[in-house]
Amino acid sequence: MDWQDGLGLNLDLAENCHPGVLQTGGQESVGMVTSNGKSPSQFFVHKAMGLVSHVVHEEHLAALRKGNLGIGHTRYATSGHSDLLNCQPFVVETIVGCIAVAHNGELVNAAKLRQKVLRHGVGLSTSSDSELITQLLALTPPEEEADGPNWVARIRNLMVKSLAAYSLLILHQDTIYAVRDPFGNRPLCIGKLHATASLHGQGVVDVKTEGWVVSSESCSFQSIGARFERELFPGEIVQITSTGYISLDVVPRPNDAPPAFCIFEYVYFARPDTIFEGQMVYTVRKRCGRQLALEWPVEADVVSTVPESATPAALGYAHQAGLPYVEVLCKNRYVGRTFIQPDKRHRQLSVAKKFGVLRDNFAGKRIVLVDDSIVRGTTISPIIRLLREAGAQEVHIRVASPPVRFPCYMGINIPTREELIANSPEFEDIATFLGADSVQYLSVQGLVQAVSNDVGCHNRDLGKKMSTVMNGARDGESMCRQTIGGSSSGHCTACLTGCYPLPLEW
Ligand SMILES: O=P(O)(O)OC[C@H]1O[C@H](OP(=O)(O)OP(=O)(O)O)[C@H](O)[C@@H]1O
Ligand SMILES: NC(=O)CC[C@H](N)C(=O)O
Ligand code: SF4
Ligand SMILES: [Mg+2]
Repeated sequence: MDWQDGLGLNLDLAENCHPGVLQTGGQESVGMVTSNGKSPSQFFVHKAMGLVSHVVHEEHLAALRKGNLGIGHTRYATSGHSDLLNCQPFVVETIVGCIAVAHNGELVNAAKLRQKVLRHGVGLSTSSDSELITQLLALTPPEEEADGPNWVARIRNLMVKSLAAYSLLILHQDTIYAVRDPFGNRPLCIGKLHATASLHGQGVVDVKTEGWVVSSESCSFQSIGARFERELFPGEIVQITSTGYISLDVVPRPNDAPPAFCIFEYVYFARPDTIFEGQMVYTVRKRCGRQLALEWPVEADVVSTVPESATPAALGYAHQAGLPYVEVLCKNRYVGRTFIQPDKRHRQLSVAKKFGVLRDNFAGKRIVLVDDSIVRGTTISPIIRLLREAGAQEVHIRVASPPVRFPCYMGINIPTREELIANSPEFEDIATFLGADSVQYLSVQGLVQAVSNDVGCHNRDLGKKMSTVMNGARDGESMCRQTIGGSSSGHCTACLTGCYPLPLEW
């Protein structure tokens, strides 16, 4: 076993217990559970509030190392308070032994399901939808025989009761199940952990360091000596043991509905070096910036970014517009992401601490300032003030995604319409309200086009892979159409358009 201390993780697991490197998706709490793989298995658990590097220490890792497989989670609260009680993974004892569950996403029918579960006499101790998932997995399905758990039936039972939104890891004894919801709303991918010698091409291959990892984002693999294998298909259930992984089933969507991968993962959430649908997030963001420049050109001297996640879009804008790209803001690297902070006060404080100005780069100049999104307006408004006070001649805001007008119920914390600046009366004249010379947004069509550019080829490859994975048991081509959609419209754009991929039951 070889832990890498102080690294973040989000739905990361490894047969050899390497935590991953993702802290971009959740900053509030950390949890890790490992198992010694025996029957009945012993679980080792560490949970704490805060960043991985602050709350996971050598003594915790030493205890977790007693297990040889494990799952982990960094939380961004979408359902239930940001406190230790709701921290994941959830661990419960069931008729088939202990299980641990890590969940990324939010159940669209959580309130109704909660009532159903309570009516069955199952007690819930938290307000988290992830606990609800754990309890549903603990229920014995009718198909199950006395001689052992039927995990496909258990997981299918959950998937039929709730179609979105979740990527899950379930730990039971010596096995981990990875599950992606039928709409593929949240991401999940598999990587292979290579022996150190095979990675660097020298020395003796130590097979003990080999294994399998699963993560929300492929970018975490490289840092732990793993290589990207593939994404899970929407609706897929994968079983991982020390000998490898197999695809157990793919649960279809009702009524031939298209998949609905969150388009906001491309816009803001994911790390730029992650691969989704066969394309690097960085490249997609750059394409969004180019498209933005085509849609909204402006007379200016320099183009710049609101660091961090807008930088590829700003570069794309600058290339397309033929303008120099310069840095105008200096980001304090010790302040984390603002948008995913749990409340308004935390968000405002982080923006105040986060940015300084590089006035020599822009004093007396007309700036095009690109941000990837404006949601509540917490970030952009003080920045415009800073730039003006430091001598910018003009500040033109260009946003590499459309206005966010509708709440998200699938895992991103955009809870009320009132909070969204695009719904405020001031939006009519947003430039004056923010103190900018102009503010323009990328169109929905422009964003979908930029995101879908390379997805067609990827889907054709996926069709072939799918045939192989399903062992020819079903026709790969038609399964592919059902699972990933025949067209490029496989993305959720609900927070931008109000068209939700499935009915909301609240
Ligand atoms: O309009 P708002 O409600 O402020 O939300 C939008 C801003 O929040 C995000 O940045 P964040 O600081 O979270 O992360 P980043 O450093 O990765 O850009 C996003 O990139 C925008 O800058
Ligand atoms: N993405 C997440 O980490 C959130 C999962 C779950 N809905 C929660 O609030 O805990
Ligand atoms: S509503 Fe927006 S943030 Fe939520 S899943 Fe859909 S695209 Fe993503
Ligand atoms: Mg930002």
